[in-house]
Amino acid sequence: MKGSITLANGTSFAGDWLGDHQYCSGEVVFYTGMTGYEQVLTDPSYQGQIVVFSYPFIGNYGFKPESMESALIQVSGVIMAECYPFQLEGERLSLTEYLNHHHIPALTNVDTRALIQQIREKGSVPAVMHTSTIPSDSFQLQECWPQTALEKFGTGKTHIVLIDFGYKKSIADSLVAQGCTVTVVPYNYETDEIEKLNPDGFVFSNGAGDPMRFSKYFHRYKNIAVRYPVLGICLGHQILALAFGGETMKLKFGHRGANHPVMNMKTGKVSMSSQNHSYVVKKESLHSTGFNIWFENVNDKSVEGLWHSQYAILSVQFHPEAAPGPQEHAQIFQDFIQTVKHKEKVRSYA
Ligand SMILES: NC(=O)CC[C@H](N)C(=O)O
Repeated sequence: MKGSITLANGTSFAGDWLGDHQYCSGEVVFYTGMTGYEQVLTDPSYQGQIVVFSYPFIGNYGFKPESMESALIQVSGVIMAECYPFQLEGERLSLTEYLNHHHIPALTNVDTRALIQQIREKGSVPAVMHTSTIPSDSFQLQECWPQTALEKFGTGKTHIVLIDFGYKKSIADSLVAQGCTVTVVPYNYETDEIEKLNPDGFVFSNGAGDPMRFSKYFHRYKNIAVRYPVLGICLGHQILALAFGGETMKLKFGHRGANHPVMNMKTGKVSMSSQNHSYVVKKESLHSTGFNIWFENVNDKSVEGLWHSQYAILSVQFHPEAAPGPQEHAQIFQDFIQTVKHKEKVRSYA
């Protein structure tokens, strides 16, 4: 069956339709990594988005449950230049079987290069994937909210509470690997309930959409961050900056890939990071927040990480847990846990 993706400006790109679900809508974004489609498709930060893979051949290593970042496929739809067409040996499901099982539509044989050029020119716009006509209200984007269940991972001595804005499983795994017990709580959990958990420190997770959606709770998050060591990752980093009076803005088409260079502003060292975000913290909004720039993006000079002069707060816009992508920043979890254990100011690590 033939199908298309149509952007809000009316431009369409045709391809071959995969799956029985014949329609979806979402913000169209592109991912430039060569591998890692299992993690991308199941990362809750991509909720409500249609992901275009720039790598020309996707699906050749199937889909393994242990690579999943959450229990679901989170994206609304998938666009590929070419999808691996064969069954896989053994028990591993093929990508197309997995997408179909979750009722996620995909298009293959699409001119992804032309589509990505459009996104780079026009920005990450709303789009629909369809096999026939498009309903008139279809370019309205839906807000996605995390659905958290209280969860516990690990049995280590250090107790980290992971505030869930749509967390990736590999963040919890990275903390467990550092000898932590991790309790996941919803973004709107009451402060006194959190206090009863007796935490040693907090991680503010990644998540979908505009960080300003959580503004109702900023006072609560600041109250935590001035009393406990905190590490913010991606949306969690943006929320920490906002809670202390900073501002965020949306980039034209965001950073999504596995080779984004960032510079540590203290050491001048450049390293490769895994990224997936549309929003960034505005540098000029930081002057009275107490935050200092820890990392900067080498390509566009945007803020990639912060440390606080007064409180034990570290935050990164990129993903130290990688999954997928380079693992050059795994040390950040180790440094953070040292801070939690010794109650030192994070400043000494910056
Ligand atoms: N990975 C994330 O946490 C993404 C953060 C936010 N939703 C953004 O797009 O900027």
